[in-house]
Amino acid sequence: SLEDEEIRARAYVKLLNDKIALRNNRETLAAWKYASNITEENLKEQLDVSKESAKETKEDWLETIKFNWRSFGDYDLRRQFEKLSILGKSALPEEKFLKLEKIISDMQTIYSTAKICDHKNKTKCDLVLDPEITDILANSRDPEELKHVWVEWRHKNAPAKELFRDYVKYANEAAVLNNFTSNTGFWLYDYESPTFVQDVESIWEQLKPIYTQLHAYIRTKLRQRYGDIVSEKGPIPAHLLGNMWAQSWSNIADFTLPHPSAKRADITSELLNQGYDALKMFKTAEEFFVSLNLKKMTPEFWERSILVKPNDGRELVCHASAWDFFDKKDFRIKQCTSVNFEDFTTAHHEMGHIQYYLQYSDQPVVYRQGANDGFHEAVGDVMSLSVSSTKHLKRIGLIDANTPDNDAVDLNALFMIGLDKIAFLPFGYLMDKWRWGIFDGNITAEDYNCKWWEYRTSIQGVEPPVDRSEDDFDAAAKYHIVADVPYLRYFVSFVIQFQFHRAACELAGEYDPEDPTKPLHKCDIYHSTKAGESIAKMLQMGSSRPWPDAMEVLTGQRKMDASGLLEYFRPLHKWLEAENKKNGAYIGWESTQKSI
Ligand SMILES: C=C(C[SeH])C(=O)N1CCC[C@H]1C(=O)O
Ligand SMILES: [Zn+2]
Repeated sequence: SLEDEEIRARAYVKLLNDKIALRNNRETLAAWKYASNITEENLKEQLDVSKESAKETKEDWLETIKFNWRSFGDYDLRRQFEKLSILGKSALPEEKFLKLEKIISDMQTIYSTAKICDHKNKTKCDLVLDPEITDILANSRDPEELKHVWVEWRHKNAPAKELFRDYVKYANEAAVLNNFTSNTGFWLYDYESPTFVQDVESIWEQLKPIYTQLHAYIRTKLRQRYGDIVSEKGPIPAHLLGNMWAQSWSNIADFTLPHPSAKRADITSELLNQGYDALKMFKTAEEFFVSLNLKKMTPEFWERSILVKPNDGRELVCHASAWDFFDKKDFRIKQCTSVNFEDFTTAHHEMGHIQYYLQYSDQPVVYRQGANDGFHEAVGDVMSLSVSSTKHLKRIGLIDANTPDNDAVDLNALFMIGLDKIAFLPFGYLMDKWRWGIFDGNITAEDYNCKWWEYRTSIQGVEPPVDRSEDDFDAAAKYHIVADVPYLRYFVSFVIQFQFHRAACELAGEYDPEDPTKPLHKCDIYHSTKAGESIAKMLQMGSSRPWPDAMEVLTGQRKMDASGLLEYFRPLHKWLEAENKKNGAYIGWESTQKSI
């Protein structure tokens, strides 16, 4: 009978989850070994382990789908079987599966080992992205040097184009074997909403005004600094924004602040002056989580993480990442940490992933995921929103407690956060809009680069510093494109993290919509065990319920919406509108004059 089958199914799925945990552990150990030491041998070993894992996964899947799980009465049992009935890449025949795995590894290796020559010293050709090239983009104010590293970095990553074409082919084949129309459907599946793309698009429409105001103001400041290489009404040249992908602009805060005279101490120099190293940055981050009565890191975390770029000459993937080894003890971060505020923020971001892993570690493996992928990216950033507040930086001594706290200082601080959070939004949106277009067949390989720049100019309002052609493949300059990592998660995170922050701040008594002395952007939830308790409850659920149920636990809301972000930046939005009006700044941008 169905009852008997459900009883059998419950026992089956318990054993299967434990089996999957062991398999995931083996796979993750092999993946870690390769990502932290890129050698032929480690690649071979990783491919062998994932081949074996795919084989076993498919065998288990054949057993799983024999159950009549769609008719089960028990919601939780049905949900577990639904998730276990999605085979993923393992649906591919072994030889194609291995080809796809190798293509992704090879693209990632090109990116992680790419080196360029120094603009000022043509014989020095060992500059890598992290830290040298990143530091040049952040600190150089020489447009020729910035153009050089921008162009050279893309030149070194263009060879990924042929690999990417095959990646699209095999990824789509795998998706179709999972009964999706294309890889787009497979990537969107866990958002459990047929209108998710429309919801994202309508949120972007609500956020466009504040982005366009910030864009207009920054273009004005860049014209003052760099002159006519920045047009008055066109897109902003992408190499001048302090970041290789123009996705976060906080590195050009020093000459764009609303009140330059009220400039606060540079946090990066404070970190250096106070003798911070990578370990102390992560210990400080951990202390913030523990202050909310969230979990501390495990002994294995401190023993096995890589928090500083190894200097033994090995090649490794430096892009920051957090790892779950599915044994409830072994959790790691791999980050080539520099002592600066950007990496201090990233340390909190990565530790947010570890905190989520810890909180849901008692869930069956099938539920050890974010409620949706945006939740996983939001956890650490919620902490960073408090840590970045002037109040908190004074509490931990990174800003001198005696420095005055006036409106000018306050607006500068809000502006700094806006250069990260507002500037990011169109980039977070267009990254997968471009890939969905490719997976769905609307963008063909002949148009990869011109479509990329069509979206970058029309949606983000940035343009290349030099002409581009289809010999270029500029999307490959970004890690997630070559590493098969979806990106919508970050757009979702940058929206919902303000809903989470607002709820946490209310619980902490730090924000009151009726009390102008407690605006959202001044909130610091440090030591609020009340806020921590609700956050923990949401995180413990993992993906055991649809994400609106998880969001409701912390915020009382069931919908993703822009109200939290707009509330947080309201004072800045008002100031930008007034400032742009005063400057007679052109709002928005005309099409680029560059040939793309
Ligand atoms: C820090 C990580 C690892 Se999950 C990251 O990739 N992030 C964090 C913010 C956006 C995105 C990026 O760097 O592009
Ligand atoms: Zn992340």
